[in-house]
Amino acid sequence: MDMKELKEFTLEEVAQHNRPDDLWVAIDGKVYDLSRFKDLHPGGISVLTDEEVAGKDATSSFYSLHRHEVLERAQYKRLQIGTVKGQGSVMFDRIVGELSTVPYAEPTWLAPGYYSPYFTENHREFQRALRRFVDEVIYPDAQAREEDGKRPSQSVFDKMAEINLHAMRLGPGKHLQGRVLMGGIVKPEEFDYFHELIITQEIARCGARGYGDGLLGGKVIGLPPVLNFGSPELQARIVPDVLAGKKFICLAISEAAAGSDVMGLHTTAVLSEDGKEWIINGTKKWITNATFSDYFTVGCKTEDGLTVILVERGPGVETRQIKTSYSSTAGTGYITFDNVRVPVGNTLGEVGGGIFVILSNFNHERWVMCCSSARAQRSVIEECLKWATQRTVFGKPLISQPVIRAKIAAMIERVESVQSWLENITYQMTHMSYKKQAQKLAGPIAFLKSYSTRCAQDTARDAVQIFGGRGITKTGMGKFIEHYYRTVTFDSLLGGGQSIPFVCLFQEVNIWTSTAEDVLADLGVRQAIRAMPKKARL
Ligand code: HEM
Repeated sequence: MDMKELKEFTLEEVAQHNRPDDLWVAIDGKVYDLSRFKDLHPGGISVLTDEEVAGKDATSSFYSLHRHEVLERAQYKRLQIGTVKGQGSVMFDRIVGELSTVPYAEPTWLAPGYYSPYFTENHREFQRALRRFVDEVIYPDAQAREEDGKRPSQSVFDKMAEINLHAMRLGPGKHLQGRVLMGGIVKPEEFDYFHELIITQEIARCGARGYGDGLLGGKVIGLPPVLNFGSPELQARIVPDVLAGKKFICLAISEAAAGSDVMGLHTTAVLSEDGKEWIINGTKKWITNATFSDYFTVGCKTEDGLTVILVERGPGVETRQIKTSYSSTAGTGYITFDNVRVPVGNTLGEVGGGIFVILSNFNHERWVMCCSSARAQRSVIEECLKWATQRTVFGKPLISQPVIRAKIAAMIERVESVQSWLENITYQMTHMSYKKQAQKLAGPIAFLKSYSTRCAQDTARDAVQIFGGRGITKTGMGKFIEHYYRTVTFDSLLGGGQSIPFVCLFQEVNIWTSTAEDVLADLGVRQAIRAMPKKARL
């Protein structure tokens, strides 16, 4: 309804309508006629006809039980018949494009009145533009697709391509050359890991883990091997369409039997008699974006060891969805290759040198996961702070309970330490070549990922305790907490372990237990021990 058409009512006038067949309430300065809606109300009739609610200002009771977004839905907006005289509407939740004013809901560098040694004015301008883009384009699609389980909408991929977001998500590098990034806000040669951190963290604010991976997480890990090890012809054929969001690619390494134990893979690639083609047979499991990918970066067992080959969807390639704890939006799939013929020109890197192709991207992948884990933890804190202050129990706000405050304190301590460490590592990355990063940062990134994902799981558990039954309910007040708790372990399991002995570490990760974090932490210690001065003594 147009605000101009809305009548003004005094609270005394609202109070006249306190019967089941003539039922008004005031919520946040707005007057609603619930006479007919009461029969459809998901919370039932009796709560609305209660003498504390019918004909009263029910703002506090409403926000104790509903998210603000309920009032924003078109079907409920129609229930509003007027406004309360002399009262404005003051409640708000997420404001498109704006920073949150809830304490600790933004990292320090974005919080008013605080400073950062790392982020420049260009990073800030980039963040502002990106936040608006995510809020306007990505967030609504994320919420809708989490509901219906379909992959992210093509219109979103197209809009991301317009600002070259697909390319930027791969980090700084040659693939950015000649592209106009974010409408020209950042030049390709100036784009650094802090810009990339901003991208990952802004997208993580959507609070939709399956959608986040569906938003071409497969490309983030599947395309770098093509960019770094593919022939110029292959790159010319594959890369432009993928970075335009028209074609999709995923990384297909793990298998049901061998898991992420890459040296024990069963998928085979055998050369054809004329030596011009690989003939590939085998299966892959838990492959992000597989169900809708056109290209597959596949780890295969060849005569000389492990070889990575780019396979195109075609005869002999079948994918089917795997049901995981998060939504099917991610396109997680099982793949079968049945006598698939691939030109040898699709080989990525050396024949038998697949392990280097696979390992080359691991630090970056893990760092990306730390970025998103840190940001998701922060969103949980915002949810908890809002809930604990708007929820009334035993006549008092929930936040007045010391045990609740203690849990929130622990959450804040964790997220601030993760973000600070992350920014430090990101700064190191901006000053190091890719090779140097592998030497110097494999350990620190492993520690950070291990620490960050452990913090995330503690925060998920605490958040569920704060939300109570709502923390395990898929709709309503606790829906983001329920989703977070259900999907938080993905971060600790994916991007698992790497090192010597590589195989052994992966077997541990692959048993899908919480040891993934210990494995990574152990990798960090091994790296430190390798750097120990031989003659150092107590
Ligand atoms: C414009 C007015 C209202 C609308 C549009 C509305 C709408 C809704 C919706 C959509 C739900 C389901 C929420 C979910 O997804 O879990 C719900 C639940 C509920 N509503 Fe309302 N409601 C309104 C006013 C009220 C008022 C004034 C009260 C009384 C205090 C109330 C009490 C409840 C209760 C007790 C539930 C169940 C909550 C739960 O399962 O945790 N509602 N309402």
